[in-house]
Amino acid sequence: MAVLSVENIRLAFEGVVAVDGVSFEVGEGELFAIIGPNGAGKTSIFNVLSGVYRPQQGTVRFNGEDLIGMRPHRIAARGMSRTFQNIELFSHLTVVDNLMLGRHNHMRYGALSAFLWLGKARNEELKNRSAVEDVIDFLELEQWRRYPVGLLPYGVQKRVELGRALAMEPKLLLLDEPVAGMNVEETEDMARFILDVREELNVPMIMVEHDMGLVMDLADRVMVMDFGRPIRTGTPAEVQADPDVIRAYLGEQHRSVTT
Ligand SMILES: Nc1ncnc2c1ncn2[C@@H]1O[C@H](COP(=O)(O)OP(=O)(O)OP(=O)(O)O)[C@@H](O)[C@H]1O
Repeated sequence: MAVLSVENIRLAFEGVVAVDGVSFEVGEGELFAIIGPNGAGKTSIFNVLSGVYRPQQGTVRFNGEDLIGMRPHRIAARGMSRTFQNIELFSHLTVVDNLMLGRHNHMRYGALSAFLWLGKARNEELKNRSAVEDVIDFLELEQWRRYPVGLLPYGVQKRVELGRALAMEPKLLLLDEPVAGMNVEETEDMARFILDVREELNVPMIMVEHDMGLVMDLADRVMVMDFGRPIRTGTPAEVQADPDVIRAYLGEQHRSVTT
């Protein structure tokens, strides 16, 4: 069974059609990429999946459950985690504290409970700390753990954001432009961590990304969007060879490179 199944989504904002006729599935352990020129509707799809926008039409099923109309925090609690195009971390908090915040879905006991049921709350705290330590090891963040995130190099901040999403123990990860603004070395590091997430944690991912090299290297399948509509879904080799894709997207990129 598909982890995520999206059927015929349509989302419009007062006359502007952001997404139309979008259908796709993401399978166990799959890395599915969504590409397309600026304004093609990629972020809007993420906003539909995570419950920020409610589409006028279509269905989204996540592990068999219908998500349309569900609030974002409930969708997150079901295991859909997300990283953002612009880093959304608490810049004055340390790496460890930002990752602990990623555990909030797994926290059942608040301050009062901690006072009344010290044992249970303490066990839970230890479990959360240990999950955060696993993420720190996995993403090689040890040397940065005590620094406020705002002081860290940009590439490390993006890695911490991935870490926060992983701390939630996701069943599906949405990566919104994970290497945007990164230099070559930072991009290579991030690519390696994304592959590790797939291979070692087996977490399925949907990645929106403009870096074509990264998409074609990493993705199992790619959906190409243009003006809110999917024009081709297939393996990287299939979409790269598709004349409509070359015209609509790669042609567009070529123009922007040459102008
Ligand atoms: N909240 C909104 N209100 C009105 N129009 C919106 C809103 N969000 C998105 N749109 C419009 O929907 C279309 C798709 O936008 P979206 O941000 O999803 O594209 P994108 O492919 O993610 O672009 P980019 O690559 O630049 O991030 C655009 O025309 C955009 O202006």
